[in-house]
Amino acid sequence: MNIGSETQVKLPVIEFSIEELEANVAEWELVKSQVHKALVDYGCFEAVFDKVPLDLRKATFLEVEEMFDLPLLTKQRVVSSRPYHGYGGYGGHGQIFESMGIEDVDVHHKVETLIKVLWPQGKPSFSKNLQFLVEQVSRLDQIIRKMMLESLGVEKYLEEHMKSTNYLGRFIKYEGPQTTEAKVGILDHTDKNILTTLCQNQIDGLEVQAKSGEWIKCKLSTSNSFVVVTGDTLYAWTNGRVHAPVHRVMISGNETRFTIGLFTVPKAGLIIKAPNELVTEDHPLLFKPFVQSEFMNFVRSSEGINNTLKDYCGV
Ligand SMILES: O=C(O)CCC(=O)C(=O)O
Ligand SMILES: [Fe+2]
Repeated sequence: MNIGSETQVKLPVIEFSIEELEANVAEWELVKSQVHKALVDYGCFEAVFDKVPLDLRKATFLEVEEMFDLPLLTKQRVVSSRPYHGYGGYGGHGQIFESMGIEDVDVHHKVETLIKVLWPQGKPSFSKNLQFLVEQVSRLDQIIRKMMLESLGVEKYLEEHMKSTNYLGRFIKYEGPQTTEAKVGILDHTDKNILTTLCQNQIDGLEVQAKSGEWIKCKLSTSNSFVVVTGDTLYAWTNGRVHAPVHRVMISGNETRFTIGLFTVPKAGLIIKAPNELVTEDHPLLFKPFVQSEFMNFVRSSEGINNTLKDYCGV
C-alpha cells in the first residue's frame, strides 16, 4: 500500500478464528490459499487465533516473568548441551535476551519435571496454563502445516511429516534498555527449524525482513495474534517453495518484552530430504539431504550466527 511517498510493507494477517475450520471446505480452501501465498511471499504472517483466552495468556506471561525473576542459580539448574534448550543468559554479540527452552513442551510429564527443578514444591497453575496454551498453539501449527502440504500438492506425506516432528518450547525475556534508541534484542537470523509460532506480551519488537530487503516492524493487530515464521528446514524440505525470512528483535523504552515460542523441530537423526515431487526442471534440488541437529552444530561451531544451510549442504 502506498502512503504518500513512503511504502509501508505489512505482514499478511490471516484469520483462523473460524468454527470447525477443518470441516468447512470453503473456509479451509480460502485460508489455505492465504497461508500458501504468505509463506511463499514472506515466510511469515500474523495468525489471528482466538482459542487461547486472553486471561490465560496474561496469567501465563505473569508466570513466565516470575520464572525469570527466580535467582540465577535456580534458573541455571536447567541445563542442556543442546543449543536453545535449557537456560541461557545474555546472548552474546550485544544481544539483550534471556531464555529458557523446554524440549517436548507438549509432553506434560517433561514439563512437570522442568517445573520441579525451578519450583521444587511445584507450580500447578503454570503447568496447567502452559499445557493448555501448547495444546492450542500446536493445533494451529498443525493446521498450518497441513494447509502448506496440501497447497504444494504433497499431502500424501502428511502423516509421515507430522510424525517426524517434536515441539521445543522457548520463553524469552527482553528487558527494555531504558532508552528511546532501539537496542538489539536478538540479531538478524533465520530460524533453523521447521515452523515457529510466537506468542508475545503487549510489547512489540519483532522485525521481519521482506524479500525486498525492507524491515517490517510487526505491530500485531489483535490481542489474539500470533506470529508464524518459516525456518530453514522447511525451506529445504519444500525445495525452496516457501521463504525462510531473516528476522530480529529490536527493543526500546523501559518495558519488558516476553515471548513464548513453539518451535516445530525434526525428530533426532531424521534425514531432511525434499520429496521428489518438489524437485523439477524449474526447481532443481537446492540442498543435499541433511540432519537438522548436525546443521545446528555446524552453525554453533562456526563463527557468527549467519552461516547458512547453503554453506552447510547447498547443491
Ligand atoms: O521474540 C521474538 O518474537 C522472536 C524470537 C526469535 O526470533 C527466536 O527465538 O528465534
Ligand atoms: Fe527466530
